[in-house]
Amino acid sequence: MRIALVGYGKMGKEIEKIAKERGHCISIIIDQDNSEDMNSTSFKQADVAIEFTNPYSALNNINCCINSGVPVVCGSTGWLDHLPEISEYVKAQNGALFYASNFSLGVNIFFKVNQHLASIMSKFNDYSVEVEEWHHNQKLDSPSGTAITAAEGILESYTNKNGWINQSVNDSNKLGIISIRKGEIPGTHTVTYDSPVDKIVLTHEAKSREGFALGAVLAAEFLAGKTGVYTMSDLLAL
Ligand SMILES: NC(=O)C1=CN([C@@H]2O[C@H](COP(=O)(O)OP(=O)(O)OC[C@H]3O[C@@H](n4cnc5c(N)ncnc54)[C@H](OP(=O)(O)O)[C@@H]3O)[C@@H](O)[C@H]2O)C=CC1
Ligand SMILES: O=C(O)C1=N[C@H](C(=O)O)C[C@H](O)C1
Repeated sequence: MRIALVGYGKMGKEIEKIAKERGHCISIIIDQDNSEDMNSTSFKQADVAIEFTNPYSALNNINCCINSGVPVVCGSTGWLDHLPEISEYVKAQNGALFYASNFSLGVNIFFKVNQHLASIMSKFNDYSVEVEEWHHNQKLDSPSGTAITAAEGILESYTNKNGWINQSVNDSNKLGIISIRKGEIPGTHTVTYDSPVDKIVLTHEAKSREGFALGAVLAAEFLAGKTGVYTMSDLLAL
């Protein structure tokens, strides 16, 4: 497949490595300083684009891909409030979008276990629940997209809570998410249920960015040639 990389930072470089190992060709690289090349013939000839930039550029980049007729896998976080409107646009244009707050297989297993655990724990009032995420200190958005997805999975069962808040809270009608930025941490997410007598902890710890990058390339292989809007539940039979 001819893959266009949009964003050539930490993730773009890791994706390039995995895509080449899987026999794909990186036909064009778009970074901050050549974003006008998304109108070029070379970009339009790509089978799929993989977009990992930042919360502020992602939406415009998805639009450019759709307008150029290129299916797009988007891993950027911090823009998902706009998913309903962009999904409508993608469908109206007969385009293709694959998005996920986290592309790693392990995190998507963690999401499933998290939902199931929350459905049990919500019946026991002695336990408080909190989400915590740890990332490298260059990360622009807080809380992480993964922590928001995990929180949404918990809130499905905690009907007495009416949303999440990005701070630690006690006995609140909000679910607290704590964000810690430190060093080079690739991404660690923890859900803790705490009672006066014990604690139950569910953690996913990424050891590198390899799992995210492999998932993004698998999503690109899945998306090429399709139209519509997809996410990890369409790719993984969990
Ligand atoms: N869904 C998932 O599984 C994962 C998602 N992410 C998310 O992916 C995003 C990128 O992460 P990461 O690679 O670590 O970030 P980096 O900051 O390392 O890389 C982002 C790259 O995008 C470039 N860029 C900025 N604006 C544009 C633009 N308009 N067009 C094209 N390129 C642009 C930046 O250039 P410059 O440096 O010049 O600004 C930089 O090279 C983040 O939102 C992060 O949260 C990260 C890991 C996994
Ligand atoms: O910015 C990162 O690095 C990561 N971002 C994603 C998120 O916001 O959840 C996924 C992963 O945790 C790494």
